[in-house]
Amino acid sequence: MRVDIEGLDAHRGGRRVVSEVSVSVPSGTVLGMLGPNGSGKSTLLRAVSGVAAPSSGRVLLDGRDTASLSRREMALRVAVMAQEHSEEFEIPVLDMVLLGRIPHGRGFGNDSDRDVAVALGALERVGASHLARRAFSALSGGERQRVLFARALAQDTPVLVLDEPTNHLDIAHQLELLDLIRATDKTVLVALHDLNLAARSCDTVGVLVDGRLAALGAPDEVLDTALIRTAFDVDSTAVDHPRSGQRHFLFDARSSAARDGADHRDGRDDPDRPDTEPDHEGTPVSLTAPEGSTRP
Ligand SMILES: Nc1ncnc2c1ncn2[C@@H]1O[C@H](COP(=O)(O)OP(=O)(O)OP(=O)(O)O)[C@@H](O)[C@H]1O
Repeated sequence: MRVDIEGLDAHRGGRRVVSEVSVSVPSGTVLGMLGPNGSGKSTLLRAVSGVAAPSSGRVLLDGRDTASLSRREMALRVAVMAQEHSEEFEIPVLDMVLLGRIPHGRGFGNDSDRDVAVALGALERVGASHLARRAFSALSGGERQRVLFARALAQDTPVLVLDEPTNHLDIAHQLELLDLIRATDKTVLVALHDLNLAARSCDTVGVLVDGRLAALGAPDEVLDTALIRTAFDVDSTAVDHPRSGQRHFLFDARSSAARDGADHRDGRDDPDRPDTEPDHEGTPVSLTAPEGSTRP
Protein backbone atom coordinates (compact mmCIF):
# COMPACT_ATOMS: atom_id res chain seq x y z
CA MET A 1 0.00 0.00 0.00
CA ARG A 2 1.38 3.36 -1.02
CA VAL A 3 1.56 6.16 1.55
CA ASP A 4 1.59 9.78 0.44
CA ILE A 5 2.10 12.58 2.93
CA GLU A 6 1.19 15.89 1.39
CA GLY A 7 2.03 19.29 2.84
CA LEU A 8 1.56 18.09 6.41
CA ASP A 9 1.59 20.49 9.34
CA ALA A 10 1.06 19.29 12.91
CA HIS A 11 0.76 21.11 16.23
CA ARG A 12 1.62 19.99 19.76
CA GLY A 13 0.77 22.09 22.79
CA GLY A 14 -0.49 24.88 20.54
CA ARG A 15 2.82 25.12 18.68
CA ARG A 16 3.52 24.05 15.12
CA VAL A 17 6.13 21.30 15.41
CA VAL A 18 5.87 19.75 11.93
CA SER A 19 5.83 22.03 8.91
CA GLU A 20 5.06 21.35 5.28
CA VAL A 21 6.27 17.78 5.13
CA SER A 22 5.64 15.95 1.87
CA VAL A 23 6.90 12.40 1.35
CA SER A 24 5.76 9.51 -0.81
CA VAL A 25 6.46 5.99 0.39
CA PRO A 26 6.00 3.42 -2.39
CA SER A 27 4.30 0.15 -1.50
CA GLY A 28 6.56 -2.35 0.21
CA THR A 29 9.38 0.09 0.96
CA VAL A 30 10.85 1.29 4.25
CA LEU A 31 11.07 4.99 5.07
CA GLY A 32 13.31 5.85 8.02
CA MET A 33 12.53 9.10 9.81
CA LEU A 34 15.64 10.56 11.41
CA GLY A 35 16.27 13.74 13.33
CA PRO A 36 17.39 15.00 16.71
CA ASN A 37 15.21 14.88 19.83
CA GLY A 38 12.17 17.06 19.50
CA SER A 39 12.48 17.43 15.73
CA GLY A 40 8.94 16.15 15.16
CA LYS A 41 9.36 12.49 14.18
CA SER A 42 6.74 11.13 16.61
CA THR A 43 4.35 13.94 15.81
CA LEU A 44 4.65 13.22 12.10
CA LEU A 45 4.10 9.49 12.65
CA ARG A 46 1.09 10.18 14.89
CA ALA A 47 -0.44 12.20 12.09
CA VAL A 48 0.26 9.47 9.54
CA SER A 49 -1.29 6.77 11.69
CA GLY A 50 -4.38 8.81 12.48
CA VAL A 51 -3.64 9.07 16.23
CA ALA A 52 -3.75 12.86 15.89
CA ALA A 53 -5.12 14.62 12.84
CA PRO A 54 -2.75 16.95 11.01
CA SER A 55 -3.53 20.63 11.32
CA SER A 56 -3.18 20.94 7.57
CA GLY A 57 -2.15 18.77 4.68
CA ARG A 58 -3.24 15.16 4.25
CA VAL A 59 -2.17 11.55 4.29
CA LEU A 60 -3.25 9.24 1.48
CA LEU A 61 -3.27 5.44 1.60
CA ASP A 62 -3.35 4.13 -1.95
CA GLY A 63 -4.80 7.48 -2.90
CA ARG A 64 -7.50 7.54 -0.20
CA ASP A 65 -7.43 10.38 2.31
CA THR A 66 -7.12 8.95 5.82
CA ALA A 67 -9.49 11.66 7.05
CA SER A 68 -12.28 9.79 5.26
CA LEU A 69 -11.53 6.45 6.93
CA SER A 70 -13.24 5.13 10.06
CA ARG A 71 -11.12 4.01 13.00
CA ARG A 72 -11.63 0.39 12.05
CA GLU A 73 -10.78 1.05 8.42
CA MET A 74 -7.57 2.74 9.61
CA ALA A 75 -6.77 -0.14 11.95
CA LEU A 76 -7.11 -2.60 9.08
CA ARG A 77 -4.56 -0.60 7.09
CA VAL A 78 -2.06 0.79 9.59
CA ALA A 79 -0.55 -0.86 12.68
CA VAL A 80 1.22 1.43 15.09
CA MET A 81 3.98 0.80 17.56
CA ALA A 82 4.18 3.94 19.64
CA GLN A 83 7.27 5.16 21.42
CA GLU A 84 5.97 5.36 24.94
CA HIS A 85 3.56 2.78 26.16
CA SER A 86 1.92 2.86 29.51
CA GLU A 87 0.54 -0.65 29.30
CA GLU A 88 0.97 -1.92 32.82
CA PHE A 89 -1.78 -4.47 32.31
CA GLU A 90 -1.43 -7.72 34.12
CA ILE A 91 -2.71 -9.49 31.02
CA PRO A 92 -0.75 -12.38 29.55
CA VAL A 93 1.50 -11.61 26.62
CA LEU A 94 -0.62 -13.69 24.25
CA ASP A 95 -3.68 -11.58 25.09
CA MET A 96 -1.64 -8.44 24.53
CA VAL A 97 -0.73 -9.64 21.04
CA LEU A 98 -4.34 -10.67 20.42
CA LEU A 99 -5.35 -7.02 20.86
CA GLY A 100 -3.85 -6.59 17.40
CA ARG A 101 -6.56 -8.86 16.04
CA ILE A 102 -9.48 -6.73 17.26
CA PRO A 103 -10.02 -4.91 13.93
CA HIS A 104 -10.37 -8.30 12.23
CA GLY A 105 -12.70 -9.97 14.62
CA ARG A 106 -15.49 -9.91 17.07
CA GLY A 107 -13.83 -8.07 19.88
CA PHE A 108 -11.76 -8.65 22.96
CA GLY A 109 -12.09 -12.17 24.34
CA ASN A 110 -13.80 -13.57 21.24
CA ASP A 111 -10.70 -14.61 19.40
CA SER A 112 -10.99 -17.27 16.74
CA ASP A 113 -8.54 -20.14 16.36
CA ARG A 114 -7.09 -18.23 13.45
CA ASP A 115 -6.56 -15.12 15.61
CA VAL A 116 -4.70 -17.22 18.16
CA ALA A 117 -2.63 -18.87 15.44
CA VAL A 118 -1.72 -15.48 13.95
CA ALA A 119 -0.77 -14.12 17.38
CA LEU A 120 1.37 -17.15 18.20
CA GLY A 121 2.99 -16.90 14.77
CA ALA A 122 3.80 -13.24 15.38
CA LEU A 123 5.36 -14.06 18.75
CA GLU A 124 7.44 -16.72 17.08
CA ARG A 125 8.65 -14.30 14.41
CA VAL A 126 9.97 -11.93 17.05
CA GLY A 127 11.54 -14.77 19.04
CA ALA A 128 9.14 -14.35 21.95
CA SER A 129 7.10 -17.57 21.93
CA HIS A 130 8.51 -18.45 25.32
CA LEU A 131 6.92 -15.31 26.79
CA ALA A 132 3.34 -16.10 25.69
CA ARG A 133 2.07 -16.97 29.18
CA ARG A 134 3.99 -14.36 31.11
CA ALA A 135 2.32 -11.18 32.36
CA PHE A 136 3.14 -8.30 30.03
CA SER A 137 3.78 -6.02 33.00
CA ALA A 138 6.48 -8.40 34.26
CA LEU A 139 8.60 -8.20 31.11
CA SER A 140 11.81 -6.28 30.61
CA GLY A 141 11.83 -3.21 28.36
CA GLY A 142 13.30 -5.11 25.42
CA GLU A 143 10.93 -8.04 25.84
CA ARG A 144 8.00 -5.61 25.87
CA GLN A 145 9.24 -3.99 22.67
CA ARG A 146 9.32 -7.36 20.94
CA VAL A 147 5.83 -8.24 22.16
CA LEU A 148 4.48 -4.88 20.98
CA PHE A 149 6.11 -5.46 17.61
CA ALA A 150 4.42 -8.88 17.53
CA ARG A 151 1.10 -7.15 18.24
CA ALA A 152 1.69 -4.82 15.30
CA LEU A 153 2.54 -7.80 13.06
CA ALA A 154 -0.54 -9.69 14.28
CA GLN A 155 -2.70 -6.76 13.19
CA ASP A 156 -1.77 -7.91 9.70
CA THR A 157 -1.91 -4.52 8.02
CA PRO A 158 -0.24 -3.41 4.79
CA VAL A 159 1.35 -0.44 6.59
CA LEU A 160 3.46 -0.36 9.76
CA VAL A 161 4.23 2.84 11.65
CA LEU A 162 6.98 2.26 14.19
CA ASP A 163 8.27 4.89 16.56
CA GLU A 164 11.77 3.95 17.72
CA PRO A 165 11.01 0.23 17.78
CA THR A 166 14.60 -0.65 18.67
CA ASN A 167 14.45 1.18 22.03
CA HIS A 168 15.61 -1.09 24.83
CA LEU A 169 16.65 -3.86 22.46
CA ASP A 170 20.08 -5.45 22.68
CA ILE A 171 22.14 -5.33 19.51
CA ALA A 172 21.17 -8.79 18.30
CA HIS A 173 17.48 -8.01 18.69
CA GLN A 174 17.87 -4.59 17.04
CA LEU A 175 19.34 -6.23 13.96
CA GLU A 176 16.76 -8.99 14.06
CA LEU A 177 13.84 -6.57 14.29
CA LEU A 178 15.12 -4.45 11.43
CA ASP A 179 15.73 -7.56 9.34
CA LEU A 180 12.15 -8.60 10.03
CA ILE A 181 10.98 -5.18 8.90
CA ARG A 182 13.02 -5.47 5.74
CA ALA A 183 11.75 -8.96 5.04
CA THR A 184 8.06 -8.01 5.14
CA ASP A 185 6.34 -6.77 2.04
CA LYS A 186 4.68 -4.07 4.13
CA THR A 187 5.12 -0.35 3.69
CA VAL A 188 6.99 0.82 6.78
CA LEU A 189 7.53 4.24 8.30
CA VAL A 190 9.98 3.98 11.15
CA ALA A 191 11.58 6.58 13.41
CA LEU A 192 15.13 5.65 14.31
CA HIS A 193 18.00 7.29 16.16
CA ASP A 194 20.78 5.01 14.99
CA LEU A 195 21.91 6.40 11.64
CA ASN A 196 23.96 3.31 10.80
CA LEU A 197 21.04 1.00 11.44
CA ALA A 198 18.84 3.28 9.38
CA ALA A 199 21.30 3.27 6.48
CA ARG A 200 21.43 -0.50 6.64
CA SER A 201 17.68 -1.05 6.85
CA CYS A 202 15.80 1.70 5.02
CA ASP A 203 15.16 2.26 1.33
CA THR A 204 14.71 5.96 1.95
CA VAL A 205 15.52 8.22 4.87
CA GLY A 206 14.00 11.57 5.72
CA VAL A 207 15.80 13.88 8.11
CA LEU A 208 13.64 16.22 10.17
CA VAL A 209 15.15 19.34 11.67
CA ASP A 210 12.86 21.64 13.64
CA GLY A 211 9.84 19.96 12.09
CA ARG A 212 10.96 20.49 8.51
CA LEU A 213 12.27 17.90 6.12
CA ALA A 214 15.94 18.83 5.72
CA ALA A 215 16.80 15.91 3.44
CA LEU A 216 15.07 12.98 1.78
CA GLY A 217 16.45 10.18 -0.37
CA ALA A 218 18.39 6.94 -0.43
CA PRO A 219 20.60 6.64 2.68
CA ASP A 220 23.81 6.68 0.63
CA GLU A 221 22.76 9.87 -1.09
CA VAL A 222 21.43 11.66 1.97
CA LEU A 223 23.68 10.73 4.87
CA ASP A 224 27.01 12.47 4.82
CA THR A 225 29.18 14.22 7.35
CA ALA A 226 27.94 17.69 6.39
CA LEU A 227 24.29 16.80 6.88
CA ILE A 228 25.06 14.98 10.13
CA ARG A 229 26.86 18.04 11.46
CA THR A 230 24.04 20.37 10.47
CA ALA A 231 21.18 18.19 11.62
CA PHE A 232 22.63 16.52 14.71
CA ASP A 233 25.43 18.88 15.72
CA VAL A 234 28.08 16.16 15.85
CA ASP A 235 31.20 15.55 13.83
CA SER A 236 31.47 12.26 12.06
CA THR A 237 33.80 10.21 9.94
CA ALA A 238 32.52 7.97 7.17
CA VAL A 239 34.13 4.55 6.92
CA ASP A 240 33.41 1.58 4.72
CA HIS A 241 32.66 -1.64 6.53
CA PRO A 242 35.61 -3.95 5.84
CA ARG A 243 33.43 -6.85 4.79
CA SER A 244 30.11 -5.52 3.52
CA GLY A 245 31.48 -2.27 2.10
CA GLN A 246 28.49 -0.46 3.57
CA ARG A 247 29.19 3.07 4.72
CA HIS A 248 29.16 3.61 8.46
CA PHE A 249 29.64 6.76 10.50
CA LEU A 250 31.80 7.17 13.57
CA PHE A 251 30.76 10.07 15.75
CA ASP A 252 32.60 12.67 17.80
CA ALA A 253 31.07 15.32 20.02
CA ARG A 254 31.84 18.74 18.60
CA SER A 255 34.16 20.89 20.65
CA SER A 256 32.74 24.20 21.81
CA ALA A 257 35.43 25.95 19.73
CA ALA A 258 34.24 24.14 16.63
CA ARG A 259 30.66 25.00 17.51
CA ASP A 260 31.44 28.67 18.00
CA GLY A 261 33.41 29.07 14.81
CA ALA A 262 32.46 26.31 12.47
CA ASP A 263 29.24 27.76 11.19
CA HIS A 264 31.05 30.46 9.28
CA ARG A 265 34.46 28.90 8.72
CA ASP A 266 33.33 25.28 8.61
CA GLY A 267 35.73 24.25 11.35
CA ARG A 268 38.74 23.89 9.05
CA ASP A 269 41.16 25.90 11.19
CA ASP A 270 39.78 24.59 14.43
CA PRO A 271 42.75 24.17 16.82
CA ASP A 272 41.15 21.06 18.28
CA ARG A 273 40.91 19.43 14.93
CA PRO A 274 43.44 16.63 14.34
CA ASP A 275 46.17 17.08 11.69
CA THR A 276 45.43 13.74 10.21
CA GLU A 277 42.16 14.77 8.81
CA PRO A 278 39.27 12.41 9.19
CA ASP A 279 37.11 12.79 6.19
CA HIS A 280 34.47 15.41 6.89
CA GLU A 281 33.28 15.90 3.36
CA GLY A 282 31.36 12.71 2.94
CA THR A 283 33.89 10.63 1.03
CA PRO A 284 34.14 7.36 2.89
CA VAL A 285 37.47 6.39 4.37
CA SER A 286 38.40 2.79 3.65
CA LEU A 287 39.26 0.59 6.58
CA THR A 288 41.41 -2.40 5.98
CA ALA A 289 39.95 -5.64 7.26
CA PRO A 290 41.93 -6.98 10.18
CA GLU A 291 44.03 -9.97 9.30
CA GLY A 292 42.13 -13.18 9.43
CA SER A 293 38.74 -11.52 9.02
CA THR A 294 38.07 -12.89 5.59
CA ARG A 295 34.63 -14.18 6.26
CA PRO A 296 32.14 -12.85 3.75
N1 LIG B 1 2.18 16.47 24.53
C1 LIG B 1 2.92 17.50 24.12
N2 LIG B 1 2.61 18.77 24.47
C2 LIG B 1 3.32 19.82 24.06
N3 LIG B 1 4.41 19.72 23.26
C3 LIG B 1 4.77 18.49 22.89
C4 LIG B 1 4.05 17.32 23.29
N4 LIG B 1 4.65 16.25 22.75
C5 LIG B 1 5.71 16.70 22.06
N5 LIG B 1 5.78 18.04 22.12
C6 LIG B 1 6.79 18.89 21.49
O1 LIG B 1 6.70 18.72 20.09
C7 LIG B 1 7.99 18.74 19.50
C8 LIG B 1 8.19 17.50 18.66
O2 LIG B 1 8.15 16.39 19.52
P1 LIG B 1 8.25 14.92 18.95
O3 LIG B 1 7.94 14.00 20.09
O4 LIG B 1 7.43 14.80 17.72
O5 LIG B 1 9.79 14.85 18.55
P2 LIG B 1 10.70 13.58 18.21
O6 LIG B 1 11.50 13.95 17.02
O7 LIG B 1 9.86 12.36 18.10
O8 LIG B 1 11.62 13.53 19.50
P3 LIG B 1 12.42 12.32 20.20
O9 LIG B 1 13.55 11.95 19.28
O10 LIG B 1 12.90 12.95 21.45
O11 LIG B 1 11.46 11.19 20.43
C9 LIG B 1 8.98 18.87 20.65
O12 LIG B 1 9.37 20.23 20.75
C10 LIG B 1 8.18 18.47 21.86
O13 LIG B 1 8.63 19.14 23.02
